[in-house]
Amino acid sequence: MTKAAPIRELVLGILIDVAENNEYSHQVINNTLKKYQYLEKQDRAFLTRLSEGTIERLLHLDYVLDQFSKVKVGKMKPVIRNILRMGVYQILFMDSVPVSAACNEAVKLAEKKGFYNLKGFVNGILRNISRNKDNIKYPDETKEPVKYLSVLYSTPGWIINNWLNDYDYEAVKKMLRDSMREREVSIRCNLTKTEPLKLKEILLDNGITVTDSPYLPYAYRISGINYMNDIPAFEQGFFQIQDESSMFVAEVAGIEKGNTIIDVCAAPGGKSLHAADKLQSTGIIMARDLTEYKVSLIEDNIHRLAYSNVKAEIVDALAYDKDSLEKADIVFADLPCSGLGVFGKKADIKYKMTPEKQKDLVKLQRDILDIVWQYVKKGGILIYSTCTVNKDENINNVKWFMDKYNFSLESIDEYLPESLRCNTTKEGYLQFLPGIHDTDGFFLAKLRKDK
Ligand SMILES: C[S@@+](CC[C@H](N)C(=O)[O-])C[C@H]1O[C@@H](n2cnc3c(N)ncnc32)[C@H](O)[C@@H]1O
Repeated sequence: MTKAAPIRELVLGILIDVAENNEYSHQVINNTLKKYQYLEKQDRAFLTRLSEGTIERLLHLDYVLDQFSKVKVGKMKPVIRNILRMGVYQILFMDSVPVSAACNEAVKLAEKKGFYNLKGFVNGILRNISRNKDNIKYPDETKEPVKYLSVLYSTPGWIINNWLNDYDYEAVKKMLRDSMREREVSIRCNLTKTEPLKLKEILLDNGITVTDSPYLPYAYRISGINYMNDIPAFEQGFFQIQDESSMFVAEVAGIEKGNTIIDVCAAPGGKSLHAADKLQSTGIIMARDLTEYKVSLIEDNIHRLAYSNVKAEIVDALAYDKDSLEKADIVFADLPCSGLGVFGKKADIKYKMTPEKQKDLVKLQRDILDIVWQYVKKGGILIYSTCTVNKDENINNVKWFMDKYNFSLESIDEYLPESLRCNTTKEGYLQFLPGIHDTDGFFLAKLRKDK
């Protein structure tokens, strides 16, 4: 298979699954790459870049298309709409693709999909956009700041308004800009199996680009990867993919050898497995999640990383488990959330979330907290965390919790590098903001149960 039409046809399939059928982009892209494992490295890279980029810029692309097409994007046939979206993406954002290739391949694809009569329409719009790409009219930042940010950073206006309630305009702009940058993959060295410098050497020998984490001595950022499972060090369990912000959950918990830890929402296991590493084969971690599938993800990781002290189990965090009453030195409550701190990595999250769903999540988070605080021993620790940035799911939930139960925030400064310490860390919580911190958006709070 060559880079020309067939790869774009695969991308079209991905776009239809994600933009029209509401499937998750990372799953659809991974499944496609798995199915077509024989594709050349550069074809895989092209497929990934074109699909991820088109999804990431969807609102921007639709805004441009609406300016140049009499038929609005919402009224187009799904196949045509998505052929045009990926065509405009190549014209505006992929310098390596000649305009003629972007247009010709789009026309061929429309024909192949049975839209012979729309070849002229597709060709006309794409050629017109390519001729006028320096004259596209964007919203005026001073007069319509939310619309401007929404189009430029392809993010629904309600999310921007929501963030503007919590943060100032420049911070919001930085967060949005950061969501668009190309990202390395953060990894955590499995200290039970190897040492950070050895891991770095192995990865470099494999032709992978490795940089040190600015925050943690056992974390690296890697890039230049084709397919994670092809990396021997990954298969051998020498590292786990995990953002550094999320590594700070196990870091600030103050884990001591022999501890009992209950992770009430654990899949695929990031924080539980990190805690297992810190326990150095002692203690026990009960890594729980809701379904068999989710628990199988934790089990796969336990197996690959070879930790002996993690037990994966199906337990609904909303159902009180009497056997867990005051059993845990530490409870991790890394709860389901809107995920708006990580849409730089999973772009479709921003289109799938709604204000109503977000409100429901705040309720779910409180309902889970209402149950799981009981598992913490007197004097023990509860770490509350989410991968989002809005205050309702984060500090406002912590305040609600402390009003209701006898827990107090406790300083996390001793566990943090100087660059992360601030007023709130002294109090006991930290909001990582993308573009301001060099991480995903993530929130964590350390709460101690009164004796
Ligand atoms: C933010 S993710 C957890 C990520 C995980 N802690 C990690 O570090 O890899 C939230 C998890 O909560 C799980 N979940 C949602 N509702 C739940 C419930 N009622 N009981 C247990 N787990 C639940 C989801 O399946 C999802 O895996």
